Amino acid sequence: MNRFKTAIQQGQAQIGFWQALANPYTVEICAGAGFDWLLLDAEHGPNDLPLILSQLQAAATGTAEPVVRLPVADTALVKQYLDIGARTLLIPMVETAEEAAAMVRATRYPPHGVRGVGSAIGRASRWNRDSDYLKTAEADLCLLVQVECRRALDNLEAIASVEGVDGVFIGPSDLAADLGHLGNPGHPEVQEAILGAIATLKRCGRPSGMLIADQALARTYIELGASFVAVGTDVTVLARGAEALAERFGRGPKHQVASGGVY
Ligand SMILES: O=C(O)C(=O)C[C@H](O)[C@@H](O)CO
Repeated sequence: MNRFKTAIQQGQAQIGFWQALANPYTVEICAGAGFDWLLLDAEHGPNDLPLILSQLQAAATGTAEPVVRLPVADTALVKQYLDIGARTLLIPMVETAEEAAAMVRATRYPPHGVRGVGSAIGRASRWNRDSDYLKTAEADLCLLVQVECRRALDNLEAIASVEGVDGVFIGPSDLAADLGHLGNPGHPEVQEAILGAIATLKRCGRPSGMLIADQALARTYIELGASFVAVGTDVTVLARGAEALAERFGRGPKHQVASGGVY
């Protein structure tokens, strides 16, 4: 059973942590940190299929649900990531209901979809040791799509209403860029759009999520109904933590660290 999927459907806030260091060692460390989910980032992290496989194996040592973000909305990639055992997917840059529906079909076996049947040699079925996998895969699968531009916001209700879409992630950085506020997701226009999207999704009865390291904002989003919120990234924790330690001994980064990010 996919406890993460059940929890967000029931509106139980799931606290996540972003993994972009692209290695199983840090995923194994974070898998036991107590988060409800870990995002394995194959879009912006230097990841490929084998590396994500190793991170899925590392995540299995803990209790957090691994959520795999694909690099792009691609049917063949969905097949590959599902076969290696990902069961909660985040698809970036979805702009229309038609694109969302295509991703639903990519996750389902015929006759409801176009997912190729390779479970006999796949980790997802534990190499056919799970003899019911073909029957149970769809129920366990959780498909999350990203809305992160003006056009997608205009289509938000249609996207969220697609049968098989289990949640919508609002991408603050790309949304800020498309709204004309590159690098400034905290801009009032961007924040207004995020709050509006959370309200729309709540009204539609659909789970919403995002990534935000500002803890006050994260709590606000959760109070307003967001149900899967990542509250930081491994890269940021390591980079800023290392810099802060160096500065305590009179050292520190040679370059000004960019501010205004959300994580
Ligand atoms: O657009 C966004 O914001 C996201 O998609 C989330 C984060 O930016 C993530 O991409 C980390 O950079």
